Amino acid sequence: MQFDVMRFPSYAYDPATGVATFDYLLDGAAPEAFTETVTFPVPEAGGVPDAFHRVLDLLHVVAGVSYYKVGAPARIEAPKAVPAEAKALFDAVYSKGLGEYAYVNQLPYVLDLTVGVPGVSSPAAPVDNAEGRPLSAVGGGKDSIVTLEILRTAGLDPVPFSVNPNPVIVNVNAASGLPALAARRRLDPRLFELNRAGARNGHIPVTAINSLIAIATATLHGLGPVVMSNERSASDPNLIWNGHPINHQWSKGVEAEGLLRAAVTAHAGLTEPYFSLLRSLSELHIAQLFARFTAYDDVVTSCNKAFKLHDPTARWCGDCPKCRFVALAMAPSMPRERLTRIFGRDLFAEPAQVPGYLELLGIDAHKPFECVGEVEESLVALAMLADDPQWRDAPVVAALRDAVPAGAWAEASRDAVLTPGGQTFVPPAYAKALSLVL
Ligand SMILES: CC(=O)N[C@H]1[C@@H](OP(=O)(O)OP(=O)(O)OC[C@H]2O[C@@H](n3ccc(=O)[nH]c3=O)[C@H](O)[C@@H]2O)O[C@H](CO)[C@@H](O)[C@@H]1O[C@H](C)C(=O)N[C@@H](C)C(=O)N[C@@H](CCC(=O)O)C(=O)O
Ligand SMILES: Nc1ncnc2c1ncn2[C@@H]1O[C@H](COP(=O)(O)OP(=O)(O)OP(=O)(O)O)[C@@H](O)[C@H]1O
Repeated sequence: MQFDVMRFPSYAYDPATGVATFDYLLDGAAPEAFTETVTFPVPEAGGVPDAFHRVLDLLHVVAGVSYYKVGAPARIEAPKAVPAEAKALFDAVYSKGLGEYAYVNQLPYVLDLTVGVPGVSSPAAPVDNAEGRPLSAVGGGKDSIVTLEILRTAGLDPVPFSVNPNPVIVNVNAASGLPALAARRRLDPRLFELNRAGARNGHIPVTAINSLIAIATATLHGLGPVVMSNERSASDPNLIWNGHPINHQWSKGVEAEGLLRAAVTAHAGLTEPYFSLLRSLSELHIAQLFARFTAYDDVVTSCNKAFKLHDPTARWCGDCPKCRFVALAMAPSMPRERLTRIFGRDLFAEPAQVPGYLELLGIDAHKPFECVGEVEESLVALAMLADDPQWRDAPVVAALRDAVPAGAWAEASRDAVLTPGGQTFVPPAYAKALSLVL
């Protein structure tokens, strides 16, 4: 399928129902049109702030990546003039955010895409939202549970929020006991028809989309900043291709966080729109914090297969890079029986898991295109298990300990992995809340 240009004909929002519809057009000799629907939770009172519409302006363009990937035209024409910061976000989402897609489909020009805008507008007037209750994005996994509990412990009164909460997320919210908000997102079914017919497909920067839906919801409900749980290692690329870093988790990374914050502040005026509370922490460190909260053991699920739109698993599949990584990250902080209960099986008793763990340890191939931590984190976790009497004789731990080359151990520093660091956008009141648990 060949298209000349991606366009964004219009969008609409109905305040009575909370339904927003976003139109997309892949234009060319045989054009394809799509409509995505997002249903926002309708507040009991109050009007629709101008900032909400402005966040939808950004969401309209960013959510277009799902449809762009069908045809990958060389031109993308955004519908409205926006400040330079918003254009910078659009450019990055369509190039870096689609980096894995470009690599898998061998489309190097996608890495240099820019989004045409009809003009550059002035920044919006400031809207001070910094003191409002935080909207805490909940994905059902360990990270957002840790954030929710840190915010709650510090008395910051978080409102849990999810896009398309599935049974995992519903159960996590129930375990938290906090009343939650939810938005529903419906992709155009035409996309799935085209996929079945063999259209181009691949990964998209879904966190950027969920984040803008969260910010729009916070704005609509008069809440404060959106608090994410994106970790330090999300900024780490999987590989370098044609001189560009390719990162499966690009829109969870710190660069995307900075671009998204700047775009929302410039275009919608929000003074404190969005940040990740856990940005300075490694996955291994977050897993250690998670081990302190036992109330979620029967519901927490980080396996991506549980979040598929079609035929999701109920909880952990027990046989994917993410299950393997999270089990490895949690194991040093908990008794073997507890880990086995969380996963429904003892992964470290299964020799068939060894090849997958070798990938995570950087011994085979590149870091998988999955939400997994750095090789160094896996090595440090393995070293901790190899030192621990309850773990060291587990068949998988023993096999991996023997397989890791001597030089690799030397490069893995426990201190480096477990010491918070790197750039963050966490405001002072929230940094204080985090410091209480570190
Ligand atoms: C659940 C999952 O991992 N899905 C990835 C998988 O897609 P699959 O076909 O197996 O299942 P579905 O997710 O149900 O998708 C069906 C089709 O719909 C397309 N699609 C989905 C959501 C969307 O927003 N836009 C879409 O166009 C999708 O492409 C399918 O054709 O493989 C896909 C190809 O690699 C991935 O793109 C799917 O990833 C989802 C978008 C997803 O939600 N993934 C997150 C669990 C995820 O990967 N998160 C990353 C962060 C990525 C980021 O930068 O934001 C992470 O946690 O590391
Ligand atoms: N459906 C969703 N609705 C709202 N936010 C989400 C959703 N899915 C993921 N997120 C948020 O996006 C970010 C990245 O998701 P990710 O899946 O890495 O986190 P998680 O589910 O908390 O933890 P884990 O890494 O253990 O899976 C997190 O801040 C998470 O809260």
